[in-house]
Parts: sequence; structure tokens; C-alpha cells
Amino acid sequence: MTKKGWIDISQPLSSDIAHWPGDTPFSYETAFTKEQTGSVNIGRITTSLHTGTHVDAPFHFNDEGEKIIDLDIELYIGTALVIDVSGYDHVDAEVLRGFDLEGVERVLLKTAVPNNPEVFPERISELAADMADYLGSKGVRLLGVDVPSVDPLDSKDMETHHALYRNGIHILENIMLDDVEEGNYELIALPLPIKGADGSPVRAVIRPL
Ligand SMILES: N[C@@H](CC(=O)c1ccccc1NC=O)C(=O)O
Repeated sequence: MTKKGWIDISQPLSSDIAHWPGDTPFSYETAFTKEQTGSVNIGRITTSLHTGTHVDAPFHFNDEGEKIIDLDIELYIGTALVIDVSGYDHVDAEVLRGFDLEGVERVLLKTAVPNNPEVFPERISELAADMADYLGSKGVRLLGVDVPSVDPLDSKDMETHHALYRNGIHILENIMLDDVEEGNYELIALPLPIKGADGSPVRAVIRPL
């Protein structure tokens, strides 16, 4: 049965969370203790913006692209359709044509089950660039995936990122959909207003409609 109420689909951030190989790991520390300040504990985090559940700004893969603060917050709040493509190694327009995407503005793709946030995947399903044109033709504006990238992990041309961008589709990565059933939800996954940034961690939550 579908759970009622808000469901957290974010990866918990800790020093154990996986990060892109070579990128900045996540860390939290108490920079100043209550004993030191005499009043409060004060935390500090260090992290890549692409660790854990996050959104990519176009500037991440395009020097001329918008930064995170320039993006419409409406992209990240609203109805979303969860679809399960975990049976496919290669997800393309043909696969997506098997789902009714009429009127759908946000698509959350379940590709990898189980999803372990503490292990960087060795390989992920191929999300073909032609998927972007199909999603664009349906009016989709946001694509969420349960893996660290919409392109192959060794991609340099970032073909699917660019194809999504050309179609006006923004990207949400590393969501957790293991226990989520297919269907229509309301999504909130707001980025932080970090000036100049190419992405941002988000707390992504969904609620069945
Ligand atoms: N393709 C990834 C990110 C990515 O490529 C990346 C992220 C952090 C550090 C290095 C990266 N890529 C290549 O070395 C993405 O979908 O955002």
C-alpha cells in the first residue's frame, strides 16, 4: 500500500555518504563548542555540491548556463510522476513511451534498487539522450534520478545533461526511491540560494496525490 503523508527521498548526509571519486567528501564538525562560545554549539560542513541528493544548475555543465540562484523555484515544487524502469539497463524514448506522460511536469525515475547511499555505484543504467526530446515534447521540466548522474559515470561529453537542458528539463540526482511505488506525487526539493553555485544539496520529499 502507498504510504500516506510526506516521504523523505533524500540521502542522509554524513561522513559515510559516497561522493564522486576525487571530489570533496562530506563532513560535519562542531566548529565551536558550547564550552568555547559559552552559549551554543556551531556546526560547519564541507561538501561537494554534488554529494547526496542535489540538483544540477546548467552552469554545472555549461559555462554560459544559469547558476542555481537564477533558477525558478517552481521547478522544484509541484506534481511529479514516479516511474519504475529498474528492469531496463538502457532507458530511452522507446521505454518511456510505455508510460502515460500526458500533462506530467516532473518525472522521478526509479532505476536502481537497492540504492545504497554509502557506496558510489560501479555502473548505472544508461539514460539515452533521446529520452530528453521525448520528455521535452511532453512538457516535462524536471527529471529526478536515483543515481549520481544522468550520463554514464565516465562520460566527458555529458550528452544527456545537454540534451535535457536543450529541452528545458532540469536535473535532480541521488534521490532514494526504493520504497516508493509508481504513481503521482507532490514533490518539494528546493535548492539553497547559493550565489554563483553550479548545484545545491536539497531535502527532497514527496507525498502521494
Ligand atoms: N555527471 C555528474 C557529475 C560529475 O560528472 C562530477 C561530479 C563531481 C565531481 C566530478 C564529476 N565528474 C567528472 O569528473 C552529474 O550528473 O552531475
